[in-house]
Amino acid sequence: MSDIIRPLDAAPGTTVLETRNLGKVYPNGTRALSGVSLAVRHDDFIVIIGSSGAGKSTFLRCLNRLVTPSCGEIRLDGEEITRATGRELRRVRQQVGMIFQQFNLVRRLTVLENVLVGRLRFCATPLTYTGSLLRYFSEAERELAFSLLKQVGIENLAYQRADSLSGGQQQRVAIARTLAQHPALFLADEPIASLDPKSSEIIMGLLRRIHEERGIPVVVNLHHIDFAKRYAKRIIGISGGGVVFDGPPGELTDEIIEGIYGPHADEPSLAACA
Ligand SMILES: Nc1ncnc2c1ncn2[C@@H]1O[C@H](COP(=O)(O)OP(=O)(O)OP(=O)(O)O)[C@@H](O)[C@H]1O
Repeated sequence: MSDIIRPLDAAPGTTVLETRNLGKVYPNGTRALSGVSLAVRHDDFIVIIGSSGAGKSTFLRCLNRLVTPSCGEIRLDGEEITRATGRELRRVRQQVGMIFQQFNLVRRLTVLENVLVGRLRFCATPLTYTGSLLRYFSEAERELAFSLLKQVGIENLAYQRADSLSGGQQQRVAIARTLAQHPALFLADEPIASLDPKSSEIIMGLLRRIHEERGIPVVVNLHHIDFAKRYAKRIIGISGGGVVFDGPPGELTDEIIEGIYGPHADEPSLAACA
């Protein structure tokens, strides 16, 4: 493991992030979340399951404030971040890293430059030059980016353009970029939804390894129950914008799964935040 990135000092059971009565009503009146109270602990590897429209993405996006909740509270390391703005919001986004189904890389940049994008928050020089990004970073930072690429197994692709890579390779770049920002919490929104089975195993294995080796708590949204059962330490079932299951994979019975994915379970309501 790199000397530059160290796991947090927190004890395993410590709460990293907590939501209290979290609710989200979108401007069109769709209530996507209601009354979600959860604690993410330092030793958590959580997989959130639920059918389409259940509120999984909205919940994850509230945690790093890509979505602003309509009501309730979010605390990161004990500090309220529910309505953080400006510098405080940038700090939240640095501490709560996230990868997405569509990878969100800068397509025309190289793999190495994409990883260094994760370091931009730490870069003292304002970006004014449109040439190679490499010149903005110290030797130590470039070495860090290389070591992260090595850890995700694609250091040989460092100088290729991001858009020349397969989906699975692009997701590995996204993971390395997120690690470069030193997150205290790692979120993944449907990270394997666009990938073939083999790449999906690689990505889920990597996330689990990052959790084990770096001590970073991970929260993943997934549609695949089999992956959830195999990789999660804790599964959260969301239905209709609320938590309907929270427990270890061994407690996720067929009956509970049916309740989470039931025929009418996820119909969103049009209502005010209550
Ligand atoms: N920007 C938005 N504006 C209005 N409604 C939205 C918006 N984003 C999501 N919704 C609605 O909020 C509800 C929850 O959506 P969300 O994307 O959080 O669910 P999900 O469980 O992640 O679904 P999926 O697995 O399909 O991504 C859905 O009814 C969705 O249509």
